Amino acid sequence: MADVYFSFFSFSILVPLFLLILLYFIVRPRPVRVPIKNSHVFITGGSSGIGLALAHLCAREGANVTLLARNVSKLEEAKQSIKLATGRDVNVFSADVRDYDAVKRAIEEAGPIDVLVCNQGVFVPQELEHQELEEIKFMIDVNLTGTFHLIKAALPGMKKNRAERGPGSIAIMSSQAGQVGIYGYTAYSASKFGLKGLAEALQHEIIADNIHVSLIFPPDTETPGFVEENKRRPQLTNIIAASSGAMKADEVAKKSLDGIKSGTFIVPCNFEGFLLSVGTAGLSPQRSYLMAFVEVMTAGIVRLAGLFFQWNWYGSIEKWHKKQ
Ligand SMILES: NC(=O)C1=CN([C@@H]2O[C@H](COP(=O)(O)OP(=O)(O)OC[C@H]3O[C@@H](n4cnc5c(N)ncnc54)[C@H](OP(=O)(O)O)[C@@H]3O)[C@@H](O)[C@H]2O)C=CC1
Ligand SMILES: CCCCCCCCCCCCCCCC(=O)[C@@H](N)CO
Repeated sequence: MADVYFSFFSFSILVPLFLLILLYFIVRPRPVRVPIKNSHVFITGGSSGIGLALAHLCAREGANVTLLARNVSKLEEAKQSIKLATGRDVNVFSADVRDYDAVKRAIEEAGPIDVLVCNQGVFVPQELEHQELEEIKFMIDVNLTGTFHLIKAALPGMKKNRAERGPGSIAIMSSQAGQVGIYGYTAYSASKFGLKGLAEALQHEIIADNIHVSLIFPPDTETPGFVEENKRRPQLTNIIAASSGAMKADEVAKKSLDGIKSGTFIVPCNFEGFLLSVGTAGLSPQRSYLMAFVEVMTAGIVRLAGLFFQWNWYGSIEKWHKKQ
């Protein structure tokens, strides 16, 4: 009888405890705090939606904020609104991230960056069969290639600054559609999945420079861009994306900033996003031994939940086709 008790005790307490201690020692990269106050935060797509909300938060926390987007009047409006809300002056640059020379010029003029937020993004959902190649290329160019342009241009300045200014950050705005492929999002999901490969490899390359990568995965978020998207979103895209609750731009910005400050690599924004992050953790870096513990302990059951979601989604697709 005592044996049974002991094996129950060792299984339910000692094994997890051992695992927790093991994870505490092996998680890499090590935890870090990225300062925001007095740092230079450069946000692309900062004139609208999530980027604008994040710019407000950073300015309120005492950062020197620079915004980059194309439309000059939207940039000016953003500058005014942040000045009004926080009393802080914001620097703005008009450039298209697809134009490397223009990006480089803006970044040089803006001065060395501590926190680079690659948030610009375009999303035009449509079935691949009907979507024009031009639109597909447009999403890849802005979302993926544009992010390469930004990082390539910003990195030399960011590296130089670290010894005096402490840890720096490169944050990249992905999407939950960058964790799971979704009907209507072949090009968009591909552009966002691409960012994950970029982010994982980049973290290896710049950890020694004390620069920390965060990849942010929002669900549907109420923004001007989302209002436009909704005008042409296929019904099935709506149905499947509704598996994750919608958020407000301010809430996503708050989660993003918390993720950046803690140097978190995978940054989910809501509960479904938390499940998705555990379900797709794979070989991504993990700084938190507690999150690593949750990932190891729940891997099987979260996979099962994922299979149930796919069962549900394929059911919706089948039903939709029958109705046509
Ligand atoms: N809203 C949502 O449901 C979700 C959004 N996301 C992601 O969050 C990010 C922000 O989205 P959201 O706030 O909704 O978008 P918005 O459409 O509201 O804002 C997009 C911003 O990006 C700028 N931008 C677009 N294209 C370019 C370009 N070629 N060069 C420079 N700047 C550009 C826009 O300014 P301008 O047009 O003047 O250039 C604007 O400031 C995107 O990466 C998006 O994929 C992720 C998940 C959900
Ligand atoms: C393991 C269990 C996981 C369970 C949760 C699954 C939920 C998946 C929902 C995905 C929603 C994708 C929304 C994309 C929004 C977006 O990027 C556009 N609005 C364009 O910006």
